[in-house]
Amino acid sequence: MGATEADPFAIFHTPPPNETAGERAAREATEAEQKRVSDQIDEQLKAEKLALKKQKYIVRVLLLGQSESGKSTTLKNFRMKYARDAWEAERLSWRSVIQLNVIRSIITIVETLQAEMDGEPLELAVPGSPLVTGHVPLTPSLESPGPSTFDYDPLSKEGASPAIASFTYRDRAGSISADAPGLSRTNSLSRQKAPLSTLLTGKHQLLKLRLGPLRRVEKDLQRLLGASAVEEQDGAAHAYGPLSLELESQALVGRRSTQEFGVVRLQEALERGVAKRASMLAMSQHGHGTSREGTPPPGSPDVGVDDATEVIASCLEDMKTLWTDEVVRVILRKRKLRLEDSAGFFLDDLDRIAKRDYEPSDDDVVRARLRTMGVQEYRIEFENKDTTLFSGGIGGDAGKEWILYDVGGSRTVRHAWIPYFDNVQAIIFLAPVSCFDERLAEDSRVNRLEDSFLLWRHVCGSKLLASSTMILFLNKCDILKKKLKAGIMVKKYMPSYGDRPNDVGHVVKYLKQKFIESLKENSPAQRSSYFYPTSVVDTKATSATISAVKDSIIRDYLKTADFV
Ligand SMILES: Nc1nc2c(ncn2[C@@H]2O[C@H](COP(=O)(O)OP(=O)(O)OP(=O)(O)O)[C@@H](O)[C@H]2O)c(=O)[nH]1
Ligand SMILES: [Mg+2]
Repeated sequence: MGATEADPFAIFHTPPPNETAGERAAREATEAEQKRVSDQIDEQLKAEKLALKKQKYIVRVLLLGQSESGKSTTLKNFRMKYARDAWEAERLSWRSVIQLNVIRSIITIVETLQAEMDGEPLELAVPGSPLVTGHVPLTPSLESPGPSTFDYDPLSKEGASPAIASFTYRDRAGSISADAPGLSRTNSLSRQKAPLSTLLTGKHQLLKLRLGPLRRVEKDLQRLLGASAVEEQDGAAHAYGPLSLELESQALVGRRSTQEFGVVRLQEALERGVAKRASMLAMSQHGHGTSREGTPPPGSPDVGVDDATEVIASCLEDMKTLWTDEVVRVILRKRKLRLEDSAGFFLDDLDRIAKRDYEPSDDDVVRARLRTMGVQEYRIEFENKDTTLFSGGIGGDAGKEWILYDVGGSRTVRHAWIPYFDNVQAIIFLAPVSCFDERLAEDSRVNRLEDSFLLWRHVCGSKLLASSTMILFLNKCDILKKKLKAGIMVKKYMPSYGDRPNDVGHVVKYLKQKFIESLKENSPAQRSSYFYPTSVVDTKATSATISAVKDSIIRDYLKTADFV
């Protein structure tokens, strides 16, 4: 502390009576320097104390759930609503991801046509035994060992693999095929007897040729983002344990191995993408590249059009022709590819996206798909206007600063979750309820809904998370609605559903009840829990949900936090 009039030690600083002007100036300079250093230390201490206090009052929220359950999409909703500046600043950098999504869809179509031309057989799902019910297993060894020998660990690298008995097919997104009940093909093309490959003409060959440059652009964009291609592999079969729900396996749709792109550190990838793109653009403008000048979008940092955007724009008409071609559609249906329901689907928006001045909208960013491979950490600082809970409450700013952790959901990366289980205020668990008739991409023996249940049970039972608030999003209700409307019967896959009405309201209510029962049975202690039916790609509806979720988490936090 510097000397003041009230300072009892001021006597020690009183200048000597016979001080010369020079001595006085030197003394005052020394005192000023001492005061500066002292003030600096005070500031430092204050900042450290504040940081410590803030650290203590940080709310940690973990997003959990299987792959493609909607964790990253939920996080995007949070950031869009509560970290608007960062969201706006980042939006343009999602263009590369969306372009990559578009190209992947086109290449998937081209490869499917090629498979048809080559007469490749349709992919078969792995045969197994029924999941639960009275059906006779194919091999005695696959019979359920019963509740006492439950050994499935959804957090382990391997996990177990309840087997299924069917030789059916499924698209790369795991969506129901067009041949499912209610979706039968009416197109006369699809009923024709001759091999479909005979309908592929010179036009299709030409399209394939003209769209060839997209393969190079895909590689360029992948490099730009530092994204790795992830090919899902079927896991090995293991013993399967008791099941929380009866799930009938017979008509599960099969799953092709998928190729997706993923990144370990998303934010770095996006930043790197923008920086590299700018430097490539600069090079191209100095005559080292193939880019052409274009009209810069308003507010865009680009002054021209980069190579990837240029190639995509020049392929617009061919991409549209391919996507809208009747023969192509029939072949996609035959090969059970419903791109419309798959992650990162943008082919209906080509006119807007394959443009030289394309800038992603909020909705585009929310729908863009890049698989999470590492653990992503995002900070959000809530403001007083975001909730009434902060005003005048104990703890001052407590509860305002959050860290949201987004993890990869596939089985091979779940072991990385555990270190983040410490000191977590809340879990937001994403369970896609539309996937009652789907299997895991990483293990086609496992029903996706089953995997979600087992994972939920495991998370609820974790002692490390015993006091964490549990929030469940029964997600992808929009897709569930579509499937039920198409006539797909839940009871066919889940006999325990019985004769309840086959509509979204009843299905969601039934599943919610199952999740609640599991929470009660497995939680080590009493805890707060909240359940929401969601479609997190619907940003408007999700905005209201996350606002309620935020208030619940803060309220629980303020109730339990130690402010002493
Ligand atoms: N129609 C629909 N699509 C959804 C919904 N939630 C997520 N999606 C889509 O599903 C895909 C996967 O969502 P993500 O949020 O990336 O899934 P994730 O849980 O982060 O997956 P990993 O990173 O692999 O663990 C994306 O293309 C989303 O746009 C939903 O409620 N409805
Ligand atoms: Mg993710």
